[in-house]
Amino acid sequence: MLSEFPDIKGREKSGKGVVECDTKPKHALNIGQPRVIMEVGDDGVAVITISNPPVNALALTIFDGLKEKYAEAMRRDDVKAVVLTGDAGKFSGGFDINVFERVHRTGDGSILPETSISVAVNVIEDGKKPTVAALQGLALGGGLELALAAHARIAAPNTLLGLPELTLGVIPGSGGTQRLPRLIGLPKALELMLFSKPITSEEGNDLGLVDAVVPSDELIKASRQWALDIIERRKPWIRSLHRIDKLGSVPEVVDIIKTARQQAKQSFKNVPQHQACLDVIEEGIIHGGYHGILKESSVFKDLIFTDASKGLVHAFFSQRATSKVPNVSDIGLKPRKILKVAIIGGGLMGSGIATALILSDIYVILKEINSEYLLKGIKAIEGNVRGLVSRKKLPKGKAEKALLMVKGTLDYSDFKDVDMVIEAVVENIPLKQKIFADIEKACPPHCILASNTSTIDLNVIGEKTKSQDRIIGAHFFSPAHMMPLLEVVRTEETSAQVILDLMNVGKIIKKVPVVVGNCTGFAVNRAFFPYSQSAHLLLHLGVDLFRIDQLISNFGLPLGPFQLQDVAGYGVVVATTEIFRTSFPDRTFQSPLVGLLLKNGRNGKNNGKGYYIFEKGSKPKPDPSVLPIIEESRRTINIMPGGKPISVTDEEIIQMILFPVVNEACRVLDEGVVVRASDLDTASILGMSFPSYRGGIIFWADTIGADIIYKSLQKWSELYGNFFRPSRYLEERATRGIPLSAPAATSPAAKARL
Ligand SMILES: C[C@H](O)CC(=O)SCCNC(=O)CCNC(=O)[C@H](O)C(C)(C)COP(=O)(O)OP(=O)(O)OC[C@H]1O[C@@H](n2cnc3c(N)ncnc32)[C@H](O)[C@@H]1OP(=O)(O)O
Repeated sequence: MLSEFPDIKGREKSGKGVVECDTKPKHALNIGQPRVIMEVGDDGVAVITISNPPVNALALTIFDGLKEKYAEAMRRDDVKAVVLTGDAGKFSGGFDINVFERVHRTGDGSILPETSISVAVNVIEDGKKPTVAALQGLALGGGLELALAAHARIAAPNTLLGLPELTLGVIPGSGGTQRLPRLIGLPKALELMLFSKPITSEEGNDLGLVDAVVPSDELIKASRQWALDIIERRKPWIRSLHRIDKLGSVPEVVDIIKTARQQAKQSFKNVPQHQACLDVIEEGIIHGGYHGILKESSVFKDLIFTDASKGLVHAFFSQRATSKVPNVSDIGLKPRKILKVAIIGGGLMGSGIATALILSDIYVILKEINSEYLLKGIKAIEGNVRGLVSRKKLPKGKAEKALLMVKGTLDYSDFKDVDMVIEAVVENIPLKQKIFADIEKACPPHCILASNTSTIDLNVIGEKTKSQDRIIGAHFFSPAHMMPLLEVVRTEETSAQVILDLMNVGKIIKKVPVVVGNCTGFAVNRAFFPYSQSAHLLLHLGVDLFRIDQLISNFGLPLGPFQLQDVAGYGVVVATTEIFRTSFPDRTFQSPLVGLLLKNGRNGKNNGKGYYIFEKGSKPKPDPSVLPIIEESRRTINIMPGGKPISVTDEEIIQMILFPVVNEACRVLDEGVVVRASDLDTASILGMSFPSYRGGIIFWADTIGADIIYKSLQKWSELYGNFFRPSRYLEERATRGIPLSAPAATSPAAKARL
């Protein structure tokens, strides 16, 4: 029988040189599999390298490999010290998150290794020979925690250092909660952990996390020398867990933690990991680092079973899965270089898209119809860029460089060498058709012809061209330079190369591209169009609007449906309602309310008056003077049963708002608008700010169960009408007991679309 760990003795060279510990069974041995390598030099330093492409994640077998290599290094007389590093320019992206996923799927926590004591403390920190961590590329999560247990850290420039575990619903589990405060002080450590904020090695050096920053090509040499200096007592042999000099007094600590608890309560609702992290840090500072480590370990193992961790880990993998698109990303195509992009229309969307492009070094030609609009567009871009500088999100030098990359124009003469055009004009079909016919003539034959339409059928937009294979939707979300989602909308004719190119541009400009099919509203707006409609329906059934918004905000969406309408502006609300009413007349709820609000001189945030009052410098306040207008609207359509407000619980309100969204999302899945259900999860999180700790709209729905959602919608459709009628997909899944996320036996409509 093959043992999990091949006996390495037979393959080791007895003297110096490379010794590999393959952490795979022999029959599976090949490059690219997790392994730990050890090389012992003439200087007596053993360089132990973690190798697990692409980010050197700490797979279970890596820990075994580390223990084995360390045991050997400690045993060998020719090894005086260790340098711990990672392969291919990266230290480590942390513990292997696939293991979390496996724990969630199986419910078996026993597969989680105990690494905090057995590796970080016993093997590295308390090892009888010193370790220097040589950091480059990135050292995140468990990766950084191994480095914190080392006796010194040397880093290459711009190495990313961080403990992002809280974004996965857990806390650092290999001593990070204890060692980081001891190395850089409590306030800064809290900032890094609670906000999962990475820092660079240069900042780490200033803070005392990193002992020296050296050029990449000198990293190993400098780390070896540092390790020898520790042996020769020219440098201190520091065990971070034993340090207390940066912690401050107990009353100070208690005070800082108390303030952090209050802030975390405000900033991170509905999730347990932030408070748990503070508990663990406090324990270690008050009762000693080793106590802290024991508590950290047990809290970590509890947190992994929380709904928040399940949702966040799902969100992590869902986001990464979006780049895998059958017949696009898996057919050997390479993305072409997109160096220059023309944008037509310098309004809110056009200027936002231009901003995103120039910030990533892509030249932009901005076209407008007259110099006044052009100037306005350029000024909007400048405003976006300078806004980022003033919020300290962009260095001034980079901002000035970016602004040199945009050029304004009033005609198509500058379009002759562009690689892509993104049309971002108003939603007007004849206008868009004319523009597409013009750009087909003005641009080179390889040029991608994209539209930022949020609703119009791309086949209609491209009807007057012969370039259907180059036509694609590039649906950005507002503000386009900030929102992370890019819907890449393909038609049946769009070529795989063009889809791949746009996905690649999306990644370059730091968006998450999600490939979707062509339909009214595409994935996000389509699935979420019932969001505000159900709110209006409830309002007209007698439910208080501010109660609805408050409950939805408590659920975790940043803006309740009414406040969202205020922020979007009523013009947008009227236009989109009309588009959805035309496409889906059987399930669109319409009331006179928005018309009445407009008549009353309200236009939401645009003029400071909507359901809320918007005043500069303060949070929007509910406006009681809107209530008589609501009463008028209620009287007009008169749908309250028996003329009395319905009685609903808080939970029912949330369900009556969100189950119709799930229902429409089911239709999106049924029609094959997205490649996989989890793409809709990613799109809902990034496009609608659906709480990531709930995993996305479909993941959340599956935690409730198709059956419950189906029965509730069925009941409400009998009571309140067709708006709630369950979709075929939902009914089928509920009846057959299949999760909504399970891959569909693709319907003919879906096959045709994707
Ligand atoms: C005990 C400990 O305290 C617990 C922990 O350490 S928990 C883990 C903490 N670490 C993290 O949260 C880091 C998570 N990873 C990231 O943030 C980013 O992947 C990164 C910054 C490392 C790299 O980003 P980027 O270069 O854009 O590559 P990205 O596409 O995200 O990842 C590349 C691949 O590595 C995988 N990957 C990244 N980090 C991973 C990890 N920690 N475990 C397993 N796989 C990981 C991704 O799933 C992806 O796989 P795929 O190609 O099959 O889709």
